[in-house]
Amino acid sequence: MGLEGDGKERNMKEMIEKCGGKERNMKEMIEKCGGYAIIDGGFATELERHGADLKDPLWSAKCLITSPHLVRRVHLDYLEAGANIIITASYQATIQGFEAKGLSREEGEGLLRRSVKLAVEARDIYYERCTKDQSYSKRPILVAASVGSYGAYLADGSEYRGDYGYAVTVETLKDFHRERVKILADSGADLIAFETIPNLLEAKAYAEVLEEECIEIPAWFSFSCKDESNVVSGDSILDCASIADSSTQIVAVGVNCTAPRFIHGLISSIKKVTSKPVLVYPNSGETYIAESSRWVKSSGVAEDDFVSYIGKWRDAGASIFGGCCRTTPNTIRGITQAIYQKPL
Ligand SMILES: C[S+](C)CC[C@H](N)C(=O)O
Ligand SMILES: N[C@@H](CCS)C(=O)O
Ligand SMILES: [Zn+2]
Repeated sequence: MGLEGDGKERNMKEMIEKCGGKERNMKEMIEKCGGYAIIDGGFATELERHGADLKDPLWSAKCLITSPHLVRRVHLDYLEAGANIIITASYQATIQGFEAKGLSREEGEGLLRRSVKLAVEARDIYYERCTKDQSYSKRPILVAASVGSYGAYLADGSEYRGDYGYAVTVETLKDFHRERVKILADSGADLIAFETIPNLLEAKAYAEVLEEECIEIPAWFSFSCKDESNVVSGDSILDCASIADSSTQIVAVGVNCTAPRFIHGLISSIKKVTSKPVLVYPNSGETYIAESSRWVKSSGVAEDDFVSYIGKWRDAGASIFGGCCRTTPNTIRGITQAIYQKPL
């Protein structure tokens, strides 16, 4: 008992030390990039702009099967636009979703690994360009393995509601996510991006999986929000960000796929409960109609307007910026210029 206890304590201590290192590494990476880092933009909607048909329960993950070359190309387009962090096409890639398509478990696992491989290949190609072409300057680039929510797998827009019903518990969600997280953590990615998290329950499930599986790469938590104070389920952003703050494996926390007009207030709230770097990658402000996989104008903002918010978000305390659905490499180019070249 004593020995087992000592061992566990040692493991926990080692993990906390390692995790402390991860937080330092993320902060160092941001420092190396000049105090700010740039994420890519909407990945799936950019695939669509190039003609991909995402009307499918797998959404963008379908392209891992049908058009891996296009996935690699879109990653490269975002690197050309200035991104320091590219997010893999695994948002809606789940073993359960692939099995529902008739693929074997092994094939599903292979596709998860492929999502990371394609992003790593894009980074290699980009670095090759940096070596050959004087007009490029090499900068830090991380590959973030996307984990979309259980609601994303449901393919009915649930990630914008966060209401899974009483039958879905933290254990259900842990069982759902565990294998995918382990595979992605071991695939060559630099970090895991838990994205478009719609409720507190799922944030708790992710934090527990990270700890129980001693996941060795760092992760970020990014929530989808319905206003300036709450994630889409109605849970408070303060509670959600606090879960992220208490996990030593989380190196950044923030908001994505949320209308630009809510971002400023959300940053201020998140800053109240954590000193971890805050990331924001809002969508265009349009509304997604899941039944027809279409986007409709609500209070959508033009790309120029989107980029004009960056200075305010930086002043509010965010340090990692990008775009989500319906933003494009142009948006990211605008953010890159706003951060590094033009006075804000
Ligand atoms: C972030 S939403 C636009 C992703 C797509 C959704 N899960 C669906 O399958 O319709
Ligand atoms: N990284 C995903 C997020 C969807 S909300 C994408 O851009 O497709
Ligand atoms: Zn999105």
